[in-house]
Amino acid sequence: MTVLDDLWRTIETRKSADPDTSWTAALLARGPEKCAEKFGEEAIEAIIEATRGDRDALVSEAADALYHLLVMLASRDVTLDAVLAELGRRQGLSGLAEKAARRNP
Ligand SMILES: N=c1c2ncn([C@@H]3O[C@H](COP(=O)(O)OP(=O)(O)OP(=O)(O)O)[C@@H](O)[C@H]3O)c2ncn1[C@@H]1O[C@H](COP(=O)(O)O)[C@@H](O)[C@H]1O
Repeated sequence: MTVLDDLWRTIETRKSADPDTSWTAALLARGPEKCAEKFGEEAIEAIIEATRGDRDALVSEAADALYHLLVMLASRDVTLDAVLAELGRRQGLSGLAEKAARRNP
């Protein structure tokens, strides 16, 4: 089990958790729009650190952004598996494109 899978499972359990005892449950209870807004804020903070070039700050902000991306997906009942399947499909497409390019340079 990867860290991301583990985090996803935790977030899913928070859909039915008490918002008073869980930050994730409290955020989910505020609705998909709030979850999307938080992801936007964290993504921008990661962009700022990437621009500044502070490696440790970027690692921290990237972790915040990934967590809030998963919460946003959960808020709309889109699973991590669905996103990974889409990435896998694109890898397949990219392989096909490379093969086609080799055949028709
Ligand atoms: N990875 C995270 C994680 N990253 C960031 N955060 C929280 O995200 C919040 C973001 O901070 P901000 O300052 O932007 O938010 P805020 O100002 O408090 O809130 P707003 O007023 O802006 O809405 C912080 O309170 C962090 O604790 C996270 N909270 C939880 N997790 C993971 O989720 C799991 C479950 O957490 P709980 O649901 O809290 O049990 C944890 O074990 C962690 O693995």
